Amino acid sequence: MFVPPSFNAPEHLNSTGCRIKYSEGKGRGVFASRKIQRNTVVEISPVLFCGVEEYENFGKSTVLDHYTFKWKDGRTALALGLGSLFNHSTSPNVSYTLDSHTDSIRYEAVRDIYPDEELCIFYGHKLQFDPLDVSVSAIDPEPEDGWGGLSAVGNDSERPLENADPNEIVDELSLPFTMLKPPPEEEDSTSIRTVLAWVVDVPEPRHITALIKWLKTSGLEDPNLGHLKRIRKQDNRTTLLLSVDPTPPQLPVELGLARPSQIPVPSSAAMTLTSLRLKSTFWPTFYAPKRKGEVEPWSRGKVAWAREAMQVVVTEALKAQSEGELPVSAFMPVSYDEGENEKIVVARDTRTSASHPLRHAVLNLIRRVADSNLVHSSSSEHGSNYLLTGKMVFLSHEPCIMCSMALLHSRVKQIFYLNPMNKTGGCGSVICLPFLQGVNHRFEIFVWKEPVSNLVINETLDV
Ligand SMILES: C[S@@+](CC[C@H](N)C(=O)[O-])C[C@H]1O[C@@H](n2cnc3c(N)ncnc32)[C@H](O)[C@@H]1O
Repeated sequence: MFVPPSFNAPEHLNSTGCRIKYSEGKGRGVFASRKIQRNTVVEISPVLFCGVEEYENFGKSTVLDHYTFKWKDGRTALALGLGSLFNHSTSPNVSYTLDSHTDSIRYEAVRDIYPDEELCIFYGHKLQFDPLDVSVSAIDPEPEDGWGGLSAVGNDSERPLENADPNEIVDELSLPFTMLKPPPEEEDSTSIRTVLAWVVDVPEPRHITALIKWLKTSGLEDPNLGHLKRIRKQDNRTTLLLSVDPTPPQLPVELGLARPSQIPVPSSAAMTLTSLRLKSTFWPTFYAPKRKGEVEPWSRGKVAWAREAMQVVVTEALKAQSEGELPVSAFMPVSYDEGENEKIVVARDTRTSASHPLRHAVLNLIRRVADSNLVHSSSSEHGSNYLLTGKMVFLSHEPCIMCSMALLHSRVKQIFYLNPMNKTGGCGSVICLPFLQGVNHRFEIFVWKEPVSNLVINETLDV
């Protein structure tokens, strides 16, 4: 991008503390003119739309392609105001949400931002330019108190080669983490793990379709029930699986159905034929003969993404420590496949500054997700605003038993942690909460094994 040497950005009339300035090597950028508190909406940019065909024919090959956002319906959107000037960072301090109700993009600080700091968003993993990024040490001189010395996650020699294919699958042994193996599959009726689910008898077959449609919009759809068939036909009775919520679902009254009842259903798919037979005596269950504990294939690109995520964790922990907190942090990145309107959320342990013993990083992270969902959506109507369903969370330390339980409640998909907590950890060290019998959700646990300096804290502390 060409930037004249005497580049002077105009002052901008933004009341939330943003101004335009030249950002070395990146062109113009958005900078904080004063301290901006986390969760501040720093900008709302109205957008101009371009239709799919129109953009393909006239927009794509122009400079516009460096500025536009893909809208949910496939159109291309150009953000007005400051929206087109946020530069990219892999550890962004601003997240954005596409708002179809107002045809605008809302930008929000994900952490406190300090005067003169650049405000950056995350563009995604497929960039059209060579990104410059602010390195950890450029923002945070490492504290010289004996434990630090960390400047980057990972061993350079193990990083993907410049021109290596990002889709190439990485051998399991070369991954920067190892997966904790869950206990062996249940093979007798006493060891089947179950959860209580709400079900209802549906005598009229035509009501099934209506109910399934209703379930989709009711907020009760739960991806954690994906291992169970929706309908059970037994002795001329058709029964529909509804939810595992603690409260009974309120069914559409016009269908005149009986009240839902609660029964135990298997908490996971069957991995052997014996297990399938046993589990299906509770409720029809899918057969998924994947070996338990098998790591799904990881591409080079995704491994690089995970390393970046761990880098954010380390950055935040270092920063927390330099500001008098414990060096403990949690990070929920945008997933590698970049779903729509995904949020980036980062949190640290604040029990020192808040003088509150429960302000652990994981709890702060979940609370932050919930607060943000409360503001931006109606999902809270069903009490689901705290959910991290399908998400991956990166942590500086193994979570304590309380935080492991919170993660379990949140329905997180996978966690990655750097430092095991041998005396207090709830995800493998003292106990492994998601592997316990009777819990209503399981998540996968990965322990980071690549050499990274320890973020040392008292090992008897819960984190
Ligand atoms: C949406 S524009 C951002 C505003 C832009 N800097 C300007 O002056 O108009 C995106 C372009 O900014 C530049 N850019 C954004 N983030 C960057 C980064 N981290 N490193 C280098 N260039 C960056 C790239 O040229 C990119 O195509």
